[in-house]
Amino acid sequence: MIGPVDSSKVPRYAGPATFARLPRLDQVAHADVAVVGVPFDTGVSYRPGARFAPSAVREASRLLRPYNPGLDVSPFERLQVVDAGDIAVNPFHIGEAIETIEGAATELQAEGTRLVTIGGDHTIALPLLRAVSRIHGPVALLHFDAHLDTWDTYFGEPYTHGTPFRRAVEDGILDTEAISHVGTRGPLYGKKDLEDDRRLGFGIVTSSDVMRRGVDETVDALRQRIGSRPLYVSIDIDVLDPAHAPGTGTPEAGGMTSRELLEIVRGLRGLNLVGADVVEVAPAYDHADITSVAASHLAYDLVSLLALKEGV
Ligand SMILES: N=C(N)NCCCC(=O)O
Ligand SMILES: [Zn+2]
Ligand SMILES: [Zn+2]
Repeated sequence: MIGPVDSSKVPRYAGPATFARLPRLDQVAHADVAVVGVPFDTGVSYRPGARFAPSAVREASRLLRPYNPGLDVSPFERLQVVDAGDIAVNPFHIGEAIETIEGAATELQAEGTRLVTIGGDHTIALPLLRAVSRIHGPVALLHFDAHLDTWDTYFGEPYTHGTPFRRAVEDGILDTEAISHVGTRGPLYGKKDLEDDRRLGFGIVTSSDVMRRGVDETVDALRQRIGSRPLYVSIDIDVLDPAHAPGTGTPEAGGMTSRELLEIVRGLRGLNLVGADVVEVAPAYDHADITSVAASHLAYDLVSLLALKEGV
């Protein structure tokens, strides 16, 4: 097992920034988990900039340490975790980008490697779900987001960051018995947005629900719905309050704290996690790396969940 560069020997601000200072994919014979970047933001409806997230999150991840007390695991000792670099996607053609992402994610997973993807805007969740469902069939989905992302089209376009989960339901790649949004809030276009969303099969735990019920009750309800199904977790960083994630493209007031979100994610231990993404970090609007740090910790906890599930 090749672990991260030892920060007691090489200062953590020195050398290239792979995720958590892990080896690159080409430096190992087999990877159990790969962190991969998708620098793509052509699908956004408001502020652009998520194309710069993979490198910003990697920089912020230099401070991660090898033992995760929140989950009592040293993920890089249990599994071979690597940085698979970025998927090079066409910024001028959303349709082609979606095909490239699905193809690259399928190839990366061919030998059983699990992916934790750093976006990119939320458009990329669709091809990632397509790739993961080729292996596992329809998957349960936990979607952390201020937004529903089940709208139909923007300016007549079906593939945007506001529409991936409607497309995914239409594709039949989600197990609609177990798909939930967590953390939604903010103004909608109309009440019909919620009716359409319900018809697609989604359950909703709003940001206010999380505040009223607390982390433990929230986690219990989510776990019950998911059971032993293969689970994909998609985290739009704007699920956090703008105070905790200012660096994002479509911020909404009234979100969760990073502490609450990290605790909910840790509450997923033992579930059958098969893949995950952290999307919508837009570093140009960030301050003091608040958002990139939160994203790097979330990715670290997602890798840790995979290590708990699959480690030796
Ligand atoms: N997926 C994110 N972050 N945002 C979707 C917002 C779509 C809209 O502008 O209505
Ligand atoms: Zn969002
Ligand atoms: Zn989103």
